[in-house]
Amino acid sequence: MSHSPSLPDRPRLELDPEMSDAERLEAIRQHFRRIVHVNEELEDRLADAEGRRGELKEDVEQLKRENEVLKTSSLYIASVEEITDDGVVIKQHGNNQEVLTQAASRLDEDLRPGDRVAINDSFAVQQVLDDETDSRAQAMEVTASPTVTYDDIGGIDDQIREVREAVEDPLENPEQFEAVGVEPPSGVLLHGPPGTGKTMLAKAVANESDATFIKMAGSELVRKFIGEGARLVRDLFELAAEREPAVIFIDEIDAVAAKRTDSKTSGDAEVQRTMMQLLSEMDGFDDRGEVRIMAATNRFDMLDEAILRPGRFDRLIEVPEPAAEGRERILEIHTRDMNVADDVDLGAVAQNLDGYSGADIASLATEAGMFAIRDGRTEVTQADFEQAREKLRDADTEDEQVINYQY
Ligand SMILES: Nc1ncnc2c1ncn2[C@@H]1O[C@H](COP(=O)(O)OP(=O)(O)OP(=O)(O)O)[C@@H](O)[C@H]1O
Repeated sequence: MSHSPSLPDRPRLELDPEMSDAERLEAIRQHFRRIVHVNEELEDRLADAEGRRGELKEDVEQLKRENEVLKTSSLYIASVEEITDDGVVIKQHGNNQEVLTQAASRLDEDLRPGDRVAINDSFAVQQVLDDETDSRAQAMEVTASPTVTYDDIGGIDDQIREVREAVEDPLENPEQFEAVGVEPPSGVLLHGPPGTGKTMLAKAVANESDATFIKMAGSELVRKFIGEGARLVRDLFELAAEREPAVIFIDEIDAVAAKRTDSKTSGDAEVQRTMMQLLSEMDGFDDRGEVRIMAATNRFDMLDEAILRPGRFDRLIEVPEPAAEGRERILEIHTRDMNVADDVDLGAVAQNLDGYSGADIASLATEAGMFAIRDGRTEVTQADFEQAREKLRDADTEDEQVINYQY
């Protein structure tokens, strides 16, 4: 901050007893002129100072507003230690600071020692959060051994081969990669339209490599509280290290790894922090043993380049919508446990399913079965498949009016 220059000296009137009356008068006149001059100078300064004060006031107002925004959007996490007559004793996560504070009156009844709470900048308790283990368990899906096999996936044989090379081989034969001196890809990113089998592929590779499958949806990582997303990322990698061999699968990775935007809202900053944590976990990944990381997105165009750099998601595999042959294979897979009439030509049905994803074909098969059931039959006919297709097509046209899907 700059200091204002010192004030002009106060003029002094010096009268000598020896002075004549005329001299005294002149001295007083001069003194008067000096005082007027100093007065003018001070008035100028005052005007400047007032102008500056106005500016500073505006700054203060602006900062106050920003502070309010920060206060409302930034909450910190703490645990309730004790409830006393004087207030609530909480311990802040991260720095373990203990504070005696108050809870919003609407929470008085609900608070219990051990609760996880959100506190604001003044440590006042604003909200009681779900149990930590609950929220983590909700965010992550852990399957010790998924049941999906490569045989359950149709129409994407090339992609299966690529995933096996990038994920299964390094998990099963790490020594071979070491002996040859080749680094396996750090992360495998599956990209393509929804419902084409990306999740299935990740599950199947975990199953066939006898690895634990740990799935986290990117949208679950976009948390409201500061540091929570980053913490979940840390937990995710820690859990994988505990359960190795493991396959980490982050679905909808675009939710945390979209290109930076210009907007500076705190939500964006929080997403950035989560992404930074993910990048740093991936960068420190070499020593993590038998853990492979996969991710999937329907919005490849939106991804931040930073996550695609070598050492991160450096193996990209596109999983497209299936072609006619692939569609027939998927239809066979989804009807293999159904009682399909001998004369049904699945190839012909598949020909007519242009633009259908694997998930659409799975629904079509179920829907065809439902037509047979409604009709009181035990065998599914070609006509059932036709009717199912019409029904899905009608539902789809309705959906298209509301969903503006881009890939
Ligand atoms: N290639 C496929 N072969 C067999 N079934 C498939 C295939 N693709 C999708 N399916 C069916 O669709 C369902 C959803 O597929 P999956 O969740 O793997 O798609 P996804 O690509 O991960 O979709 P999203 O991007 O919406 O998460 C599967 O459970 C399966 O029944």
